[in-house]
Amino acid sequence: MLIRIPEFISKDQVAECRSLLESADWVHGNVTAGHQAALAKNNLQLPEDSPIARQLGDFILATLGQSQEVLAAGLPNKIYPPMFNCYQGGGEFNYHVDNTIRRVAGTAVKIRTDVSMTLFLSEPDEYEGGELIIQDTYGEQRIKFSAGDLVLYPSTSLHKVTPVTEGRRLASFFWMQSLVRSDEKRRLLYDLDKSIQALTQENPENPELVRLAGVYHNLLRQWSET
Ligand SMILES: O=C(O)CCC(=O)C(=O)O
Ligand SMILES: [Fe+2]
Repeated sequence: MLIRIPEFISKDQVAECRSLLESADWVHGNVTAGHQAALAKNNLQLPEDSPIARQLGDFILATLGQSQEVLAAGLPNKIYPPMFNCYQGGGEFNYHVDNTIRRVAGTAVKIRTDVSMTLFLSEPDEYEGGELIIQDTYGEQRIKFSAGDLVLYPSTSLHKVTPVTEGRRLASFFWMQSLVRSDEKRRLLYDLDKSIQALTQENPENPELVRLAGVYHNLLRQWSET
């Protein structure tokens, strides 16, 4: 399931993030790539322990915690501290699947990547290319969203970022371990949640809502792992 959350952060917040990113020290993206991904990857990243990455990452984590849509679609258990990348001068990241298990730098915490996320920090008209292309069962999705928009997609997907031939593409990218490992099951829970919300809007007194909410929670009980 691919979910777009428009205006996950405001344009003012995008501008604040960008002014901090301007002054940051970038390094080659291969520092965090596995052997195979390193061959596919040609971009810049902020080091994971960079103070600017941590400051902006904490802000993004706080915003994620308040997003009903992220909670409903991702059912987060653990979230990897957000990282930051920059593509320019033909930089790209060819087809890959994200590493399944990632250890949070400097800790013993391991996160299984179930949901991958990109928060766009450049406007689409600021760069040429730089599309995030995600292969799913319905074919290829070409993603190039407005600055401030967030996209969530299953970490099982093959995906790539096409070469940025003009301008510069800044983004934050990170992963979550979900309470529910399977994308298919998360989708069923998401649809059920949406229907319960819509029926509640129509008539909060509808007695069937109690039973439907029970089904939601009991499915989550069957399918979740903590
Ligand atoms: O920049 C993006 O949108 C995605 C980056 C990516 O796929 C990765 O770093 O694994
Ligand atoms: Fe990736």
